[in-house]
Amino acid sequence: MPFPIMPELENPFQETLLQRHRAEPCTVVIFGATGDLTNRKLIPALYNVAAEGDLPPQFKVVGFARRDKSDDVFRQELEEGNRKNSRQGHSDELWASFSQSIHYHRSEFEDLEGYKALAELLNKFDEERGAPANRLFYLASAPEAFKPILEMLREAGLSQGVNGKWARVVCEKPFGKDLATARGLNETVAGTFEEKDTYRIDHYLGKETAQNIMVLRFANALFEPNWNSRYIDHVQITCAENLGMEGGRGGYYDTAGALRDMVQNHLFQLLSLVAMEPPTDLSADSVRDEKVKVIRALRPLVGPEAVGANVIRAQYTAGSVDGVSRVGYRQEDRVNPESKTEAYVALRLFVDTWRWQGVPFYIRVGKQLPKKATEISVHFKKPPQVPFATARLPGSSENTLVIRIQPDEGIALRILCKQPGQALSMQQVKMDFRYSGSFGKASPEAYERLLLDAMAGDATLFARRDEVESAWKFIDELEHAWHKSPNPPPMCEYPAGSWGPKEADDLLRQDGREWRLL
Ligand SMILES: NC(=O)C1=CN([C@@H]2O[C@H](COP(=O)(O)OP(=O)(O)OC[C@H]3O[C@@H](n4cnc5c(N)ncnc54)[C@H](OP(=O)(O)O)[C@@H]3O)[C@@H](O)[C@H]2O)C=CC1
Ligand SMILES: O=C1O[C@H](COP(=O)(O)O)[C@@H](O)[C@H](O)[C@H]1O
Repeated sequence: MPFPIMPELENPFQETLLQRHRAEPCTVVIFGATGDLTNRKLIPALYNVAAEGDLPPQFKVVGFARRDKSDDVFRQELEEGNRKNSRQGHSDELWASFSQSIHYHRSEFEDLEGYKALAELLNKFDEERGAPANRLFYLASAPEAFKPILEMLREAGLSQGVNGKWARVVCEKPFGKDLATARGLNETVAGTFEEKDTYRIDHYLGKETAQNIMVLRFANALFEPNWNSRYIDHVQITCAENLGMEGGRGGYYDTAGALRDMVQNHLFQLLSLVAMEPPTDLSADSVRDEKVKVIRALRPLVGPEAVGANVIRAQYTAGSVDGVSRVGYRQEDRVNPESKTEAYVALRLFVDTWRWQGVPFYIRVGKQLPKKATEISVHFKKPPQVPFATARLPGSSENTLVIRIQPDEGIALRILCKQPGQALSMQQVKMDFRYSGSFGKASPEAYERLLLDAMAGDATLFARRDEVESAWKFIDELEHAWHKSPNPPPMCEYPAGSWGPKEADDLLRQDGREWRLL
């Protein structure tokens, strides 16, 4: 059975509607194709796109890595990964036809001859198709390899589309480790691909719930007029993980830390979506223009005093998560026993715009917390007075809008209600919308959406150069205060399995607030 492909469209109206997400026929070349990301995320994402019938016609994947193996062995390895990781399960029949589009190409990243051979292979596919194809180069390698790969692609003449076809590049994270390295990387990319052909992945933007933030805000008359400092008291963004440094991640993580690994990219993207002004249209640049303004408007935190007062960093000590005992951060595999890298960070930020004057945005992210959950909660101000003289407001009485990014994707609104009975007492209740119940099918994985968008030429959900650099500019000051100042703010501690250090609770307590219980 051939795997389903997107049907040709006949109706021009349908054409307009689908235009933005119509993946164009192409060959995807994955650099680092025998790695964990390809096995766990990229191939299962493409397989699920195939299962949905959304792959473009004449689609091919070429995996590029240095170990010697045949197409068949490569396909078998990927099949195992797909069985474990495919969102919609694995069908032998579908895999048999889908996997025929996958090929393996052995080469070192630094070897020009390997790229010339790749060019020959791509030309051979073009001949078989009877026409040249578009090319999507996916850099799923360690970031140090981006430069040689890009230079070799240019040298081998692969970075230009032929005969009116496009050539695009997708760059995995991390995109640099500070402003200087991100700028350097941007220069290298710009020397090979135009910005319009450059797709910097931030997989949080591919999550359905993150995409829904703009719709929730700008398509609902109920929320849009209230989305400002007049009605909103504060916003919290929490990204909790119940894992530590499994799978050898400690080596990379210990060079990055929570701030670089999660805040600079994913959490700043969520913050931008919550705080941005409405874009004038839905083009990639209009949306990204508004998002970058939020990052530029972040009140800078400069010097150890300002950083110490607004940012808490911490490492976990030994503890237990879900009843399983865990070692402390410094005892993790591939982590320096004297590491000064944070596995948790909490921040109090201000977005200095008209809309957000005086509204704190509290962000926290950490490893080895009690559960995996990412959510945004918008806490509304209390009404000026409660007109029930005899009634007492319960402790937690603010209206809260909770956007659950993952898991159990959905939106909940907490409101006050009168408890049934004669006495007038009030209680918070929850109005709850769940994706699983309302849409009757699971949302696509972030990588499915992002791969399709890159094939369709829609960069809305990818980070633009100025967004990345503005975020690093802000983050660099914090890293500087922690690692280069003579009197750095302390590294706090929390037991694995707890909700973080007590200093992070104090950060909100000083403002008369507390973290929402997840
Ligand atoms: N894994 C994940 O869940 C995530 C990963 N990322 C990012 O994706 C990127 C890849 O990560 P991951 O898949 O985990 O990395 P891995 O270490 O698992 O894979 C590295 C890949 O690069 C290849 N490679 C390394 N050196 C060379 C070389 N000199 N020439 C040719 N091939 C080479 C390896 O090939 P060979 O096997 O032949 O040695 C392998 O295919 C990183 O930037 C990472 O930060 C981002 C988000 C999540
Ligand atoms: O980019 C990263 O994200 C993951 C968390 O992603 P999620 O989709 O599972 O929430 C994080 O574990 C990792 O450290 C980071 O590099």
